[in-house]
Amino acid sequence: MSLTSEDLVNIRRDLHKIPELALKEKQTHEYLIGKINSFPQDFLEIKEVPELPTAILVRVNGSDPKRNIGYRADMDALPVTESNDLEYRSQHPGIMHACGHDLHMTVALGLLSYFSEHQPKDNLVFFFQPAEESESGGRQAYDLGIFSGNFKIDEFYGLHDNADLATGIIGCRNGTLFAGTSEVNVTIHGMSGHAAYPHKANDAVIIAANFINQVQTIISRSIDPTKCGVITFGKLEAGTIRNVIAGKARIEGTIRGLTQDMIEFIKQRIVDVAKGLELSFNATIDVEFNQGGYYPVENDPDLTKQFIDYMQQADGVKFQETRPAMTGEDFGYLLSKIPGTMFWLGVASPGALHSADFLPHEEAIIDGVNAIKGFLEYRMNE
Ligand SMILES: CC(=O)N[C@@H](CCC[C@H](N)C(=O)O)C(=O)O
Repeated sequence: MSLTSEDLVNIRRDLHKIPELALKEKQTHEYLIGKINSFPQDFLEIKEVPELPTAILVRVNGSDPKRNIGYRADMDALPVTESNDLEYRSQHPGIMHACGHDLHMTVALGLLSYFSEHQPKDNLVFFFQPAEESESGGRQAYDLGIFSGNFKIDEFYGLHDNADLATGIIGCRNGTLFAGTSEVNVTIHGMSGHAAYPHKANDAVIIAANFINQVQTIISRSIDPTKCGVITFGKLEAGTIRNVIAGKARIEGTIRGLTQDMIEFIKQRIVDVAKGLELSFNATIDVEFNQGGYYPVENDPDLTKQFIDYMQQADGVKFQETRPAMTGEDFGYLLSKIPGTMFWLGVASPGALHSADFLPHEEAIIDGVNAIKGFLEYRMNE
């Protein structure tokens, strides 16, 4: 029998207890394989990927296939210490499913369980993807050529949970859904020295402070206010003790734009600011960018129109058109290669995505499974 709503909640809680960082999703992989093996196997074919060992592909053979429809769920968690006092809280210290990938995987298992018992018309390919938060697992998978042969995908769908949407709402838009992002790493080389003799040192903390302030003026002074750009530095490290001037500082951040042009513009301005500060502080500043697969998420016009049309009229589905978001997703890379649609599932969390108190409403899981199942069946009859 297909997984019930209660089964799905239990699965999500099991996965919530074992969060793992990008490319280390070993326990998660084992758990998923165990569940997938417990479904009827008549229509299923599982493919493991030695080069990306935590990834899983599962094909459901269709009865009269016209196409292979892909569905992707990401698997990794974040280095966040959970603050929720839950019976099923994270058992891995300092790591948490703070972006809801536990719920994404559960929805995918719900769909897979259903279609393992109700043979679809088209072939379905489920992709359990490692490393969405960093390391571009989607891009790695595509570039390894894993979507080939029986696992070729003609159109791709995937969801992200949304803390601000009411529970169970499906949100989507045609065009750009998510921003493109690039990681930025900055290393400042000054000169360390005694706290009492600043004139004999070159204080990397002061240079870092200037760098961060000046870079934020790119957003406020260099970008057309009607366009969108974000620069966030989430990590700053410098020094060892209060009375030694730091000779080195390291800043790690992320930049975001709704177009690739905007990302390129912000990158160039960051390099300009670094060059200016090198001159004014007589220091060396190394700047590295890494965009990986985090391209803007561009929904395919035709498929997304069909998706939205379906969700707007389907019984029991609550749909809301959403604005573009500045979150990033390496599903953007996959959609740059294969047409498809990314969409939101509302989970009404009191805490934001990526925060220690992120707490999605689990009723969203069954709502998501039912809405997507309905859409896939409708799409297969097109
Ligand atoms: C949905 C979500 O939160 N995704 C992440 C993707 C991170 C991309 C990359 N590692 C970066 O930090 O730029 C996000 O932070 O938006």
